[in-house]
Amino acid sequence: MSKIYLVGGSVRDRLLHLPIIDRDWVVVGATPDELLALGFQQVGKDFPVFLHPTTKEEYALARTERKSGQGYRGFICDFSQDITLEQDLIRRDLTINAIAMDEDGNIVDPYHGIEDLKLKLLRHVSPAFREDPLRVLRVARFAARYHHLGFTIASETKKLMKEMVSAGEINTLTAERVWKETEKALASADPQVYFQVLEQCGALSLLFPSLLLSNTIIDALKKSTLLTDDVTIRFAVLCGEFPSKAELEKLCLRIKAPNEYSKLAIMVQQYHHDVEKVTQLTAAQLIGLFNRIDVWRNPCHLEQLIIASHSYAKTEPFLQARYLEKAYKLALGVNVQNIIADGYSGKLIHEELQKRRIEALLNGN
Ligand SMILES: Nc1ccn([C@@H]2O[C@H](COP(=O)(O)OP(=O)(O)OP(=O)(O)O)[C@@H](O)[C@H]2O)c(=O)n1
Repeated sequence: MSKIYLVGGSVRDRLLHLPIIDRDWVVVGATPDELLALGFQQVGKDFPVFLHPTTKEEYALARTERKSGQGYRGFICDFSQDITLEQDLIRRDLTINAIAMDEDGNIVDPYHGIEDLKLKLLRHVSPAFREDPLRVLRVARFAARYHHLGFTIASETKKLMKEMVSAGEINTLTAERVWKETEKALASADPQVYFQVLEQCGALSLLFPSLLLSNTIIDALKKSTLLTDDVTIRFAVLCGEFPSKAELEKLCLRIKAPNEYSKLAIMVQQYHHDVEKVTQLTAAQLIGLFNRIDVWRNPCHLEQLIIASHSYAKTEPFLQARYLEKAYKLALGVNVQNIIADGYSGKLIHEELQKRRIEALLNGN
């Protein structure tokens, strides 16, 4: 007789009274053939994971896992019918992620996840935590996600994370998996906590070489979350104090940051200091800045640069924003058609456009 349980994030978030995004189920005492006969669709290649015929939610057969070699690959997976719920739960990462709920709402919590929810502790379930180095990043991400609720990492888990990093286990993660966790962490309410946790366990310099987590960056990253939900801007804020464009480009390549992230990060690293002292720029320098951020073709660049620069500001209001927006509007008011109508052609159009934009700023003040 098989039995079905809700597990993982959906049980955890329900107990935390948080919204539930997706539900994962574990099936105990069934075989793949039984699920296929019920119309489930098998999706897992390595693990027996199935999609429910109507809800399309994920159902996994209870399983045990044993690491058989280095790196992420090389797991020996046992999903025979006699694997118990407790065996399935013990291989999971955190006690708060190892709580199950049956279809009648009864909780099964052999590893005391509910107690840790009350203590607000991120604690690993068992030494099996070590078998997946991605879990170091997951813990950092959960620490960021639940920071506002007061969650911290259990000291024994911190110790284990440090040991995993020292043993070089972090180096086996692919850039894609690291980026996925990082992107999720950037979307949380406290992304700075993710990077601080990685720093504390020694993983930051391995995963993000030459990223310096100064107090300025930590404060700015937190502030960016109050100003925008756009994770590309938050990432740019994180990278804003890189010593050189070349080093930042190197990091972006290495972590395989998608183009829209690296482009914006480089723009912010290059120009946020100009935005901070924008009132000291001449009209020609201001138009130069607009040209370099390609604002004429991408008006959103200005807004993104302003939000990122605002994140570093120590005082409010951020007057530079109004100043720049006004300058942009004035410069935008210059009409190319008028220049052509005045008889300019070829390269001269561009020169005259520059000149008139500068004049517009000078006259607009
Ligand atoms: N490296 C991993 C990934 C997942 N899990 C287990 O699988 C469950 C589901 O994983 P996932 O959907 O990735 O995360 P959630 O915990 O559901 O969190 P989120 O809300 O971010 O989806 C986790 O709760 C955890 O029990 C794990 O032990 N180790």
